[in-house]
Amino acid sequence: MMAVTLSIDEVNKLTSDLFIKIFGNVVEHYSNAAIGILKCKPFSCAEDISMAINHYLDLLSDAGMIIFRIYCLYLNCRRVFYRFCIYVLEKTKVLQLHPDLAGKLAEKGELTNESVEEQKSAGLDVITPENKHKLNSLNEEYKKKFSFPFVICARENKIQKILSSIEMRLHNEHHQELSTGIEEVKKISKLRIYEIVKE
Ligand SMILES: NC(=O)N[C@H]1NC(=O)NC1=O
Repeated sequence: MMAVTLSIDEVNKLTSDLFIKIFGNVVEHYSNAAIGILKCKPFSCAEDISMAINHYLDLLSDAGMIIFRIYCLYLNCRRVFYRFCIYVLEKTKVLQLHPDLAGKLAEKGELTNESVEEQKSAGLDVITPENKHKLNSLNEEYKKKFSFPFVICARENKIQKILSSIEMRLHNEHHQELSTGIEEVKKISKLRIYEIVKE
């Protein structure tokens, strides 16, 4: 994302190209969300943009999931179900575009600027080796179970809360985590929008 701050009037005057450049990463690596809310212009405030993003995310497909899930359970084949999620379901894709917290991309310095700041604010840049090892193995366990990474709004949490949340959420069912993960994406996106739009 381009790092700028704008008033809501300035946002409403942006060309579509610039709007997508500036808001293209309010959902991590998913500029389709910014493209999808262009039609909602003019916005009345930052909250209005955030609500449009939330609405866009809510409408993403996970259609057919329940029926397909029952079918896969009937076949006793979880793997088929998860593969289906990977290729067909857009909410799953949104979650998969998020980097692991304190993961390989962070180690290689390949996070987006927004993610760097968010992970820093949770103290993940100064994580102890023990906590890093714990978080990395919980992340792997989580991905193995759900086929998408554990997503949480890092700006609203610190390391101990992140560790206890992942441990707790690992017990959830797939549909619960899909929904919880998307709710966390909405929180992340809202804070990113508020970084751009200043009243
Ligand atoms: N995995 C995950 O939650 N990633 C993120 N969370 C956040 O606040 N920024 C991220 O990149």
